[in-house]
Amino acid sequence: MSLLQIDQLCYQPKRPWYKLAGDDGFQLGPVSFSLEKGETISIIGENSCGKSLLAKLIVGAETPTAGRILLNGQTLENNHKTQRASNVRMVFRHSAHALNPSLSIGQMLDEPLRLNTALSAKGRSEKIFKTLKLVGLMADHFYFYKHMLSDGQQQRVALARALILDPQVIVADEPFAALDPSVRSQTVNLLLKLQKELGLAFIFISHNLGIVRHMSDRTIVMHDGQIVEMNLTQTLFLDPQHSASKQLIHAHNALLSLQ
Ligand SMILES: Nc1ncnc2c1ncn2[C@@H]1O[C@H](COP(=O)(O)OP(=O)(O)OP(=O)(O)O)[C@@H](O)[C@H]1O
Repeated sequence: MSLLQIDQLCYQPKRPWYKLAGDDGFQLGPVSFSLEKGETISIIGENSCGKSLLAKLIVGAETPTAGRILLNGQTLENNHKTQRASNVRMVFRHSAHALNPSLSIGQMLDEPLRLNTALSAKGRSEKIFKTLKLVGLMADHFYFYKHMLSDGQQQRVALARALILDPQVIVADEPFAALDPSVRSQTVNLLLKLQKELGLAFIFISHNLGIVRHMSDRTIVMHDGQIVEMNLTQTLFLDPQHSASKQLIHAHNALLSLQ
């Protein structure tokens, strides 16, 4: 049984009143794939092909019009927010920017624990200190505020927020886009280390095909709301089949040859 199974997932945005009849606009799906424990799947594709929308459907931030998502064989219902919030967590493109500047890091990490667990105040503090250590921060950072941290440390806090409920799946939408190259490679290595230690599975969305190739076991190519190719990452990069995959990978190779 797969850890996560995406089964015929579809999303059709509601048509605004001013759109003409017959103009169906963007539609996502049907999309199906499965993710195994400890696996990393990357999703690549041109702008506006539906990658972020698919991520939002998987974490429950949007409701699909059809299809289902199963975690360990159990359907994730949209009305069971707690179950999904704990097991499938998201790191956004600008997660670090979204950290609340008026809360200390400890208060920020306490929030998901208060909302989703029955832990006592002492139990929550212990969990926060453990998670800070896990992402390479110090116990003292509990008392820090966002403005006292570097970009890389802020990204670690965003990661700690995603990890604090012991999820099985992390969905990361361009988590490195806002980071400079040295912080980016530190964060990539941290994610790989955490995956090994915790057996986490990742769904990773990125335009950075170098990182995709480095991090992922399998890669999905999306085009116009559909999955057009899915393969082992190394196979896909060596021998892309669909025209959309060829375009992305040839552009990546051309960029590499210039460096
Ligand atoms: N919540 C939503 N409701 C309706 N339509 C949406 C929603 N989110 C995204 N869309 C539409 O879905 C399409 C795909 O957008 P999405 O953000 O998923 O693309 P993307 O592949 O992540 O692009 P990029 O790489 O540029 O971030 C766009 O036409 C967008 O307007």
